[in-house]
Amino acid sequence: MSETEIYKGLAGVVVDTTTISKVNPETNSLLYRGYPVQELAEKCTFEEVAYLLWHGELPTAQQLAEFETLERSLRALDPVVKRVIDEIPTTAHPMDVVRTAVSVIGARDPDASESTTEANLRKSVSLFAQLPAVVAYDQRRRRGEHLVEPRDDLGYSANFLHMTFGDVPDLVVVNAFDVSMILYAEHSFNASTFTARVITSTLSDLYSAVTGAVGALKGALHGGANEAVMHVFDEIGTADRAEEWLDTALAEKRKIMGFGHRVYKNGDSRVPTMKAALDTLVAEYDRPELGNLYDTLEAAMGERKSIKPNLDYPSGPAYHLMGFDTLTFTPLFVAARITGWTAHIMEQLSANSLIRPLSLYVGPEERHIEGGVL
Ligand SMILES: CC(=O)SCCNC(=O)CCNC(=O)[C@H](O)C(C)(C)COP(=O)(O)OP(=O)(O)OC[C@H]1O[C@@H](n2cnc3c(N)ncnc32)[C@H](O)[C@@H]1OP(=O)(O)O
Ligand SMILES: O=C([O-])CC(=O)C(=O)O
Repeated sequence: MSETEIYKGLAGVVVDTTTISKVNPETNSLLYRGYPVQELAEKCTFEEVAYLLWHGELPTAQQLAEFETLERSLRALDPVVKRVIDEIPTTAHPMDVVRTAVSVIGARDPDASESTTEANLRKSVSLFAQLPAVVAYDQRRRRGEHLVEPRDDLGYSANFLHMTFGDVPDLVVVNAFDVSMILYAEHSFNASTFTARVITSTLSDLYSAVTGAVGALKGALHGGANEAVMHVFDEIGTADRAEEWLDTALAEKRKIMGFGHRVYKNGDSRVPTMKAALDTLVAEYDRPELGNLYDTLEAAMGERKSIKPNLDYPSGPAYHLMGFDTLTFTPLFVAARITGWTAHIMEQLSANSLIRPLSLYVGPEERHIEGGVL
């Protein structure tokens, strides 16, 4: 690559190899460690997928039992983290709370700077286990509700919902939530994962890399889009208003949240699986009008721009139907993506090279201060 070629937004640039996931826009497929994500969503739990992403292989029955026991033992919200969260005004976005919580958890870990794979695996499992408590508690305190303690007789997703809502919903809801976690878990060199890898490449610690990744995920062009989709649905209201709303938004050159993707130009491989999960929720909660709005906006966007939905489009309304507040949607993405981020942090460290691209300087030519020193 010559110094003067510019790849704005690094579009199309291959910066490293990875063995964690393969995004293939030609075949519209996504593999985690070789397994199609649709197959994982159908046959595995999120715990099994997390193990796969970290270790490269699905767990045996014994490995899974050991992993589940460990994860369940780490679920409770650290009282110090709770106190810090309580100090954060509810005017702050929940992503700011998650970012702060990760930072506090890191600052309280005496081995934060230890960077062996073993140490990073321990930190990864610990964050994976603790994030649901952070996300659930933050939503509850905003509603004036008390902390709900975790239950160690429940799987990851059932417990997450229990800590958020105080009870375990129907299996259909738990399954849809688990599927969303699996689909959100990993997606190669997306902006937040790349952020984590950049930070790791300086030999900074895992918590710093995850804190930075949370910041990158917050933006509306990335993870923040699942929240933004729900704002769009609220703005439109009902399906009969969708076309008019879209024409106005496009005339105003607005980006339609939940549509388009940097890599997939012909549809996101994860959308059909998440849409099927959304359909089960629309039936469960008897909310056909939400399904109609979804379909109408998707069809109108297809007709006008030939741009297809990304994963955030079905996830937003799915989380809404489950009862999550709209501002909590992107923190749910964090709880899932912690698996992919940390797998990438460990991979980056295993063959590290400082990430430091070049820029083409287009500022003023060399110049000098007139006159003497004042
Ligand atoms: C899980 C995830 O993070 S998935 C991404 C979630 N983000 C969103 O849903 C936000 C909305 N989408 C977008 O802003 C974009 O599609 C992105 C940022 C995701 C990808 O963008 P890029 O690959 O940079 O494509 P780019 O923005 O250059 O778009 C190409 C063309 O399609 C248009 N386009 C792309 N997405 C959209 C959209 N959502 N709404 C309207 N127009 C769009 C662009 O305006 C551009 O048109 P032009 O060539 O006439 O200028
Ligand atoms: O890959 C991307 O650019 C964004 C995305 O879909 C993800 O991170 O899941």
